[in-house]
Amino acid sequence: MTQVPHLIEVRNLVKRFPLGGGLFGRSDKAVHAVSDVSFHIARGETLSLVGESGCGKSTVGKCLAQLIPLTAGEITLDGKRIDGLSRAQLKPVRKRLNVVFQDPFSSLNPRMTVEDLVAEPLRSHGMARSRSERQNRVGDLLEQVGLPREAMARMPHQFSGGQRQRICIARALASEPDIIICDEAVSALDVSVQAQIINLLMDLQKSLGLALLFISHDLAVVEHMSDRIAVMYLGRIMEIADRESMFRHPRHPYTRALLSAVPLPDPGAARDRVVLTGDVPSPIDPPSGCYFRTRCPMATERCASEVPALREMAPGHQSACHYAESV
Ligand SMILES: Nc1ncnc2c1ncn2[C@@H]1O[C@H](COP(=O)(O)OP(=O)(O)OP(=O)(O)O)[C@@H](O)[C@H]1O
Repeated sequence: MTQVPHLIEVRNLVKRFPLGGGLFGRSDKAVHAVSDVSFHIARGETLSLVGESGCGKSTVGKCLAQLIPLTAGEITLDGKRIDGLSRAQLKPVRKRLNVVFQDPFSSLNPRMTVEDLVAEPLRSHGMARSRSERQNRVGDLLEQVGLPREAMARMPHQFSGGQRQRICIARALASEPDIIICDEAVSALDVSVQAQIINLLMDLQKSLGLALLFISHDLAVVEHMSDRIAVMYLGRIMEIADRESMFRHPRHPYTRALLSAVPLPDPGAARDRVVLTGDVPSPIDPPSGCYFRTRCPMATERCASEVPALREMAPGHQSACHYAESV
């Protein structure tokens, strides 16, 4: 029996940014932004990608959205390669896969009305051809994200940050995509507004059967909305698991450290605090073996010589630690 491919499959993704300099402006050095990253996203599923700033989350999102070329690896959508396509070949892919970025202030052209902003993808994909059809659809989309239809006549600066992010979401929904990549989409918002936008995304996901790749540096933010979580460190996935398994029984010392910093809902509850010492090493010259070893309380000589593979510790729960059994 042939296996049905997942909506998204990322295999052995590598992204390096070559550095200038050296003789003739060339250099062999590069920023190792993403190293050998593999994961899948099922239809209607939320996968969250978490880790500290600079660990390569956005780069994964940009590679997935085909905004930057891959150095190596492959990405498929419903089993078909989407990396390395021409502009024209990418057009139908862009209809199915959209991105919402962190900053709702710079993502919206300040000189366009909300109607034009939300209708732009409809026009570009030849979806609602007449003006009245487009207006109807824009009105429906605005209502879907919790804004009044009348908002279409206004300009982006007339809205708050949370409302602008709703406009960005309406725009991302316009082409009826299968997946939306939310790159730190709530990070610039106040905590109460963050919760509203997360609830909106969860509602939309349920009602539309959308898949989400939710990128965030904050484990507390992703806890409630994720089906699965992948933890990244210095361009590699350290651990990937379903939400419950990840929070209940983390199998990587880095995840344990991240989780120990997440405030517990019950202030009386105890959790061992794991404080990481030292800085994240430079992605230009990452450590040998396990990238986390220079800050890991469990590191041994083996960790300096052998890159730990992601190993299955429980169904669907993989950890890239030689000592995952003892974490
Ligand atoms: N265009 C670029 N040229 C050179 N280096 C880059 C480029 N884009 C990203 N990087 C580097 O790649 C690494 C990964 O960056 P990335 O933005 O993907 O991390 P991130 O986890 O999303 O962090 P943040 O949340 O701060 O954006 C970082 O070291 C960053 O400086």
